[in-house]
Amino acid sequence: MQQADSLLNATQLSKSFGGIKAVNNAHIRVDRGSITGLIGPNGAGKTTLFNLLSNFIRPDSGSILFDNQPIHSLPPHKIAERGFIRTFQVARVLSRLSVLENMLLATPNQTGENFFKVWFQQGKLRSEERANKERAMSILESVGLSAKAYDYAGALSGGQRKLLEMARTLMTNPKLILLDEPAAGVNPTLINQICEHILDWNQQGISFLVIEHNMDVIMSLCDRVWVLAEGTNLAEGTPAEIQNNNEVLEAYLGQ
Ligand SMILES: Nc1ncnc2c1ncn2[C@@H]1O[C@H](COP(=O)(O)OP(=O)(O)OP(=O)(O)O)[C@@H](O)[C@H]1O
Repeated sequence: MQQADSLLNATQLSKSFGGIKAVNNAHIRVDRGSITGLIGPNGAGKTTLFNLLSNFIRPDSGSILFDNQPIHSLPPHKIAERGFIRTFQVARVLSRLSVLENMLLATPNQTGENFFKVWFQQGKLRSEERANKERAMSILESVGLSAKAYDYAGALSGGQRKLLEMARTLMTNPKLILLDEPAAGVNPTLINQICEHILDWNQQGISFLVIEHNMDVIMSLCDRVWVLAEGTNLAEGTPAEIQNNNEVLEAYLGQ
């Protein structure tokens, strides 16, 4: 059988906090073009694994390849420049900025970041700003947030903030987005919309790794599902295989 083309491949990852082995020799793979799920009981190490993959915390050991290149020595913003970006369990939006400003902050390699370029390339700067704003508005339109573009992000509901955080990742031209519990604390109607957006972005070529406790979301979105328990790999398979795996069931019942 032909080997699947892996976009993210992490092996032998470990991280301890004092005496707690939060992630213990774990591995995970995200195939290019897939929506991959990461599940496990509370405290299984899912968020720690996400933090390791995106280099928000350094592993004690292990290796991470993204697009066949090692990334474990790169800071998160350099990883984002390569097309690998994440969201957080509690959406991190800047409440005192407008929804549109939140979107524009994510634009990579802006001429305006460089003092000299601002002085000498004013025309380029203006057309770049115009293009970025158009792009941001078009993404906001596609997720139903354009009417709120000039509202403070802090005025959005919890679910809308999650949607804004996801929409913002698109400004970075991502190849892979890690979503940390996109459905947590979100009303059912918005959960359905978020799932449709994820499927739509996946159709456009973006791969996803999703942590989620809502099994309906995992089962409806994912091609493959990885299960962690007590920091180590417990199972990996299709959603149907995982649903019928007794060890997985026991890990959840035993929590
Ligand atoms: N910064 C930290 N300091 C100490 N212990 C931590 C830290 N972060 C995580 N842990 C511990 O590591 C273990 C794994 O936690 P983690 O948050 O990664 O699990 P999780 O699977 O994401 O859980 P949940 O589904 O409840 O969010 C837990 O025992 C947790 O208490």
